[in-house]
Amino acid sequence: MTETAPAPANDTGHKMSAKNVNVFYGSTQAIRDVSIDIDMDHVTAFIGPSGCGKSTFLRTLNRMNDTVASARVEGDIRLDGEDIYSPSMDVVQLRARVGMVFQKPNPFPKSIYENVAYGPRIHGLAASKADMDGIVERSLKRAGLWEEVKDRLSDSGTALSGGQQQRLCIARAIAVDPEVILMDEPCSALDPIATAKIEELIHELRGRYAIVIVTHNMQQAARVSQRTAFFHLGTLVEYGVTDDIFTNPRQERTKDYITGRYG
Ligand SMILES: Nc1ncnc2c1ncn2[C@@H]1O[C@H](COP(=O)(O)OP(=O)(O)OP(=O)(O)O)[C@@H](O)[C@H]1O
Repeated sequence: MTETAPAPANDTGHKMSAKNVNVFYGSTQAIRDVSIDIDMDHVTAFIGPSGCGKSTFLRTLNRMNDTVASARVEGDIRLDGEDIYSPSMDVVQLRARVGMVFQKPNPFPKSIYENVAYGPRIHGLAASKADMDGIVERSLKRAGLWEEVKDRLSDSGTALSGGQQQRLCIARAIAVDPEVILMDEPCSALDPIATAKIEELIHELRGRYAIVIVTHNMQQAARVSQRTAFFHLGTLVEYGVTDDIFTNPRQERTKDYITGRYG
């Protein structure tokens, strides 16, 4: 099937829609008037030079910036049409629906089992021990980690290798049944083999969730994503089908970046 260009932000039917988003840290503006749509069954990559605002914008999508005292977000961000910055939005629930995987794997200092079971327990997703066992197994399977850990679920999550820890963090995000998974440079602390496994996993997860990945690595963006958004100096310069962005960028700044002229 031929990919079509993303529709404008005011169209309905998108998993997430951000419109005219500005983000400030104190009086410094980090994001300027960004509008973008995020769709199911797609991996969307955010690329751009260091400091351009990729992570800041990513964190607006599940209100992670709420945890930064100086951060202020303006604009409209919707999940299935619902304003995620509305006072009635339950932020704990939002972060389960829009899960996040960080740059540095950050398992809890608990067992592998508990790392995955923690979220479902908080959200009351399992009625019995058997239910919970099922959720843990399914999540670890989806994260491609089950075969490696099924005989040692009570070992500490922090004793796993870096790549396994990152897949454990993905299992933890999956366990609460998210709709969107945000990944902030999930491979930057991993070696090439562990990176390849995560990329393969992203490919497999794509059909189930909307995935947004921040990456410094343009080859990675080209390999894993169907849509690419290029950020520069806090603005969204260009957003489109990944192949188009990499082979036929419309903006000079995008072209300069992908050809390595800066960044
Ligand atoms: N907690 C913070 N307090 C103040 N300023 C911040 C904070 N986090 C980020 N910034 C600033 O906001 C701008 C965007 O940073 P951000 O981390 O979002 O960029 P990025 O594109 O993800 O960069 P990198 O690729 O280096 O991670 C930068 O100027 C940065 O210094």
